Amino acid sequence: MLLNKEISEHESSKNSQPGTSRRLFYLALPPSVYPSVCKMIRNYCMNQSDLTGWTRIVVEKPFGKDLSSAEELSNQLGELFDEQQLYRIDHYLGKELVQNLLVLRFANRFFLPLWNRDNIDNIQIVFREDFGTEGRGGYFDEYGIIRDIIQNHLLQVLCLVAMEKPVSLKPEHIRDEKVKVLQSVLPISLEEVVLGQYEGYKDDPTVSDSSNTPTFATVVLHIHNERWEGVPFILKAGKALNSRKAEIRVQFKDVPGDIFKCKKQGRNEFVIRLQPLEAMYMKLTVKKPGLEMSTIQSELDLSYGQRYQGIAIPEAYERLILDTIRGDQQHFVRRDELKAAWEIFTPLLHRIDDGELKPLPYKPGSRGPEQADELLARAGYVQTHGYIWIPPTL
Ligand SMILES: NC(=O)C1=CN([C@@H]2O[C@H](COP(=O)(O)OP(=O)(O)OC[C@H]3O[C@@H](n4cnc5c(N)ncnc54)[C@H](OP(=O)(O)O)[C@@H]3O)[C@@H](O)[C@H]2O)C=CC1
Ligand SMILES: O=C1O[C@H](COP(=O)(O)O)[C@@H](O)[C@H](O)[C@H]1O
Repeated sequence: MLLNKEISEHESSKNSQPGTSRRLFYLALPPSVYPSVCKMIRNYCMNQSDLTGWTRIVVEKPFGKDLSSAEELSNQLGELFDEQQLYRIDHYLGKELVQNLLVLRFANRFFLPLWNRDNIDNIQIVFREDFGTEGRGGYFDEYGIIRDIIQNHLLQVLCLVAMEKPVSLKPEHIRDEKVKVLQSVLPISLEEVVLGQYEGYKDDPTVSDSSNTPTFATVVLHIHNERWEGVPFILKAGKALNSRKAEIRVQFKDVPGDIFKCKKQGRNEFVIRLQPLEAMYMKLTVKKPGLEMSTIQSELDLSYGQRYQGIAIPEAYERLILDTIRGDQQHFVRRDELKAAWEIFTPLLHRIDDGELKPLPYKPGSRGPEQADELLARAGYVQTHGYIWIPPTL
């Protein structure tokens, strides 16, 4: 009631359009307190019924710990608010190059005929951080890298990479297509999972000495549909690694009837680097400039810093908060999307929680466990050797 009084006073002092009441509540809280906080908002702090306006609730992850806890939370919030009032935020959906995915795929003739199992061999979606869980060990140890990064951020990116063209850009049309992709993901096979935990993780006093929590994971997903049958989607995430980046790497199949021995150079790859330094580049084979007819791997490069000089790329949260004010739910996770995402990972997470699967140790500052690169190779990824990128000079 006190909060409502404060808000009402603020509204009457600030409202440029008297009579409107627009209330946005941003909850970054442990999920256990979401229901009680939301109940109080529902009972005492809604926009005033005699005035026009709205009340919206932004909910930060974690949205539960597994399928049943997420569904329970969804039911509790669903009793208090309509889906149109709930904004489940995933900040990866606010990143410039993630938002670019739909444009890239559906506004460019180049990609339309190539984006399928006939041409693409495998796709990696990668998150790497070069620092550990410093200061967040207590939270992280309860969740682990799959819940922290893969089940939400990387899976959302996968949806945008793999989904069919939506009927329109209306949020519900886009979210309908994302749900279909998630529902087409096959159960995860344990042979296609590598878990790791960096050495020294348990030195954090807030982490249990017997912690089985992965700080690194590579998980291969398969989408059972006409476009993607047989194409592995390799989701990799890790903390305390040797570099920081998030990228999507689409590796194409070898050229059939190759007369140039291109295989030696490496396959065509299309890389979308989400961060740092947003860029998209296509690794392709060209004639090595000179008198000989030999080939070399080169690139078509769109580096945002160079191409869009002087344009500030907004922060993910800046964009998403603006969307909540505008009432645009396109970049927010719908309830059925969340359920489908938990359905994919819950069986694996339960096996990890039960101690059935053990993370492999890796050195901080390394690439993570070697077994992850072996899994990558088994999934079909062919690493390029000898490709040297020379950054252009202005
Ligand atoms: N516009 C730009 O800024 C451009 C920059 N470049 C830069 O050029 C460099 C080379 O580019 P690129 O070939 O695309 O990228 P990398 O050589 O960094 O990585 C290519 C792939 O090989 C994997 N890999 C790397 N090391 C190993 C290893 N030891 N064993 C097994 N797999 C491995 C990587 O995995 P993982 O992802 O896990 O590391 C990734 O999947 C990069 O630094 C890139 O940033 C290139 C073109 C344009
Ligand atoms: O949600 C999270 O994301 C951050 C990484 O975000 P980024 O925008 O810097 O890629 C990660 O460090 C954190 O563990 C996780 O909870």
